Amino acid sequence: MGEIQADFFEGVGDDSLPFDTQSIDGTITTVGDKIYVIGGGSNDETDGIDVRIFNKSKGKWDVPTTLGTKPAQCKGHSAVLLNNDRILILKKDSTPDDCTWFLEVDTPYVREKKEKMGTEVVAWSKGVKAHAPKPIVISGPSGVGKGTLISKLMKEFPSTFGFSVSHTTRAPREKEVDGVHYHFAERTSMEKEIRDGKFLESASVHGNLYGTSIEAVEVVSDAGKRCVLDIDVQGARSVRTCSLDAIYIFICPPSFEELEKRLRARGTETEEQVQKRLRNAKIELEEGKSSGLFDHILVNCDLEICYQTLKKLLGLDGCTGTTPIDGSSVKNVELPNGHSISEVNQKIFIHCVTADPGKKNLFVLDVSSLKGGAPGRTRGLNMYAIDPFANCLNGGLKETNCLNGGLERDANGIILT
Ligand SMILES: Nc1nc2c(ncn2[C@@H]2O[C@H](COP(=O)(O)OP(=O)(O)O)[C@@H](O)[C@H]2O)c(=O)[nH]1
Ligand SMILES: Nc1ncnc2c1ncn2[C@@H]1O[C@H](COP(=O)(O)OP(=O)(O)O)[C@@H](O)[C@H]1O
Repeated sequence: MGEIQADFFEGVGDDSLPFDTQSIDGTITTVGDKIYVIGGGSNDETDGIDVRIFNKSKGKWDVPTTLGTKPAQCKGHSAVLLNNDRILILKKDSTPDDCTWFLEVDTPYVREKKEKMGTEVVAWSKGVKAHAPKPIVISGPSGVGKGTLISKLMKEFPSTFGFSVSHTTRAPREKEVDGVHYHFAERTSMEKEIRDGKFLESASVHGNLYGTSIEAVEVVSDAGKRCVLDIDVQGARSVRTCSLDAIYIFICPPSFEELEKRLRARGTETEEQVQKRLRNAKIELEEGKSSGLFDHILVNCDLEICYQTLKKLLGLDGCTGTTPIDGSSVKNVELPNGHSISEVNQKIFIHCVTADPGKKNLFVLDVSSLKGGAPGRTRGLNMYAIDPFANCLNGGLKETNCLNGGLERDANGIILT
C-alpha cells in the first residue's frame, strides 16, 4: 500500500526525516537510504521541476545529473513511489497530455548511467497512454537511395509512417527545410543536449555530428505512427543496444560504381565530400553486410522493385495506405485541478476536488502494464474515471475509504473482493 503524498507544497512536518520538512517546498519520497525532494528548489520557471537528494547514510544533499526532458513547473504535484525504482508524478493544473510523469531513480537505465557518470542520476520520462508501433531503422551508404525509398513510403502511407527528424551540424542542402529534413543545429548546443541525455543516439558521420533526439522518435509514436529512422551504421548499433525495439534494414547498391554514379548525379556534394562519402561507403558496406546487426538487407537496383520488396517485408503489400498500423494515440482523461492520491495493487486512485457534483471525481490510473520509460516515454498508462457512489451496497463509499486504499474496484466502480 502506498502512502498518500498529496500536495506537499505547503510543507509537511515530519519528525522522522533528518531535515526540517516545513521548509521544503516540494514532495518528499524515500527510496532506501535516499530521500528525493522533487520541486520547490528553483524559482526559474523555464527550468522545469528540479530534484534534490538527501543521502541519509552520508548525511548530505546531492544535486543529481538529471536526464531527459524535465516537466515544466506547475502549481503543485503528487508523488507515489512505484516498484521502488520510479516515482509517479501527477501534476496539478496541467493539461491532460502533460499531467503524468515518471522520475526514474533506480531503473536499469538509471543504474547504467550512474555507473558510467559516477554521479547520482535521475531520469524523467513522460507518461502517455498510446503504445508505440515498432520503429524501422534504415541504414546504408550515402547515395544508395535511403531518402528516396523513405519518401515513397511516406507519400504512399502518410498516416502510417512518420519520419524521425534527426539533428545535424552539417549545412542544409538547397531544398532542405529546417525541422522537416533535419534540425540543423550548432555543434556546441547539440553537444550540450547530447550530454543532457536528450538523444537516443548520436554519431560523427562524414565529419559532421548527427543524432536522433528522443523527442524526434516519441512525437511520431505519440501520433500513433510508425517511426522511420534514417541513420548510419554506428547509429543503428547504438539504437540496438538501447531499449528501442525496432526492425533494422540495410540498403545496398547493386555495385560500388553505381553508388558513385548516383552520388555524383545527385549533385549535392562537393568533390571532396563525394570522395569522403565513397571512402566511408566501403566501410559501411563491409559492416552492414557482415555484422549481423541488420534484420534485412535490400539491394536497391531497380527502385520500384526495391520499394515493393521493402513494402513486403513491412507487411504492406496489398495495403492501400490509409489506415495506421497500430491505432492512433489515445487522449488522456482530463483531471480537475486539485487532487490527492493513494495506491493499491498497482492502481493509483486519484481523488479530485471538484465543486461540480455532476463531475467525476475519482479516477483510477492502472500502472500494471507500463512499457518503455527513460530515455523515452513511459507508455501504456490506463486511466479511467469511476463513480465512487455507484453500485455500492451500503448506499455509497466514503471518500476516505477510497483514499486510504482499502477497496479495489473495477472499471464500473464495483468493489472487487
Ligand atoms: N547516427 C546517425 N546517423 C544519421 C542521422 N541522421 C542521418 N544520419 C546518417 O548520416 C549520413 C549522412 O546523411 P546526409 O548528410 O543526409 O547524406 P546522405 O546519406 O547522402 O543523404 C547518412 O548515412 C544518414 O543515414 C542520425 O540521427 N544519427
Ligand atoms: N534504384 C535507383 N536507381 C537509380 N537511381 C536511384 C535509385 N534510388 C535512388 N536513386 C537516386 O540516387 C540518388 C541518391 O539517392 P538518395 O535517396 O538521396 O540516397 P541516400 O538518402 O541514401 O543518400 C538520388 O538522386 C536518387 O534519385
